[in-house]
Amino acid sequence: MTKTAQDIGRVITRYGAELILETASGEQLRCTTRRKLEHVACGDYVRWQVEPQGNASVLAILPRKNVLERPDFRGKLRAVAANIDILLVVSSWRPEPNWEMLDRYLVAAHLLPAEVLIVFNKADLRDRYHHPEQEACLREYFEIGYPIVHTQAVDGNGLAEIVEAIQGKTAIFAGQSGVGKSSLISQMLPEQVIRVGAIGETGEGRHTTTVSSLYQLAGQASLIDSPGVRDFPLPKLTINQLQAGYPEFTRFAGECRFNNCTHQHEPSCAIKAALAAGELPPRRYQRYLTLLKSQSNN
Ligand SMILES: Nc1nc2c(ncn2[C@@H]2O[C@H](COP(=O)(O)OP(=O)(O)OP(=O)(O)O)[C@@H](O)[C@H]2O)c(=O)[nH]1
Ligand SMILES: [Zn+2]
Repeated sequence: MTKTAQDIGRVITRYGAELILETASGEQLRCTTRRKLEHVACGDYVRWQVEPQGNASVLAILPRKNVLERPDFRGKLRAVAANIDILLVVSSWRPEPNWEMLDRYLVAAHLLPAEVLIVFNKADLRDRYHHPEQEACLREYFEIGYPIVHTQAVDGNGLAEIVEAIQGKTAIFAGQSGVGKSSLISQMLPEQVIRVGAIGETGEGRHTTTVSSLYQLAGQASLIDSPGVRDFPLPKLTINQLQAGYPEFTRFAGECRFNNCTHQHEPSCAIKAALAAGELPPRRYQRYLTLLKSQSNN
């Protein structure tokens, strides 16, 4: 390649102003960004070139299919990853499932838009820690039609189902800290995790993911490990955006008296009627109300 030739690469990870790219030929390359590209994210496709000084630099971000964002500690939206086909929302039996957070991830997935797979990890702890209320919450997602897999990262149980679901796609693992996202990825890609760990230079242990990183699964899929979170707040959404995250409502679309019905206390609400008739999952609806209220407060 000549010094000015430009090429396309994909961002594997980012440390401040420095990026690791995967080039079109599959090599990993350390790259700098120009200041105006500060929003470049893991999963972005970029145009890059070798500068006359010999260093590689990113020139432009190619148009994105979508970008998953979340607010930082100041409330400013930050890109977690870009160009996502499927969101793997990971929960576990310990730490306890956070159903409200799972619902918020599902709303985010519908907005991206991206497919969803609900992953319940630490299946080995289910008998010890589950209780009927939690099983009922989980069953509601199944009844709505969300795909769910139960995994055990320690012995690889259930991983084949994830691999099948993500064939040919870019998948992102998201969820609470400590549910086992990195462990699942290590099981799927033992060699690569060790190699990327060596590139990290952050001095952090492998089990505290601080930046999003992309891994290739034998050329069949791309996996993104994103930092675990204590919470996943949603930005301010319109009522339509919020309700789009509740596919169980769509069968009643247009049946409420008011077409902007929030399904709270409006008269002749088809959702409330369906709930009273036992045709909708009540726990999801209660959490929908909580989310709606939190939206009006922010
Ligand atoms: N019992 C059991 N423990 C598991 C399983 N998978 C992961 N763990 C343990 O759970 C802990 C957290 O795992 P991680 O893979 O670091 O979790 P993470 O979701 O990547 O956490 P962050 O990097 O903070 O987001 C570790 O001690 C793992 O050994 C599992 O299937 N069963
Ligand atoms: Zn309604």
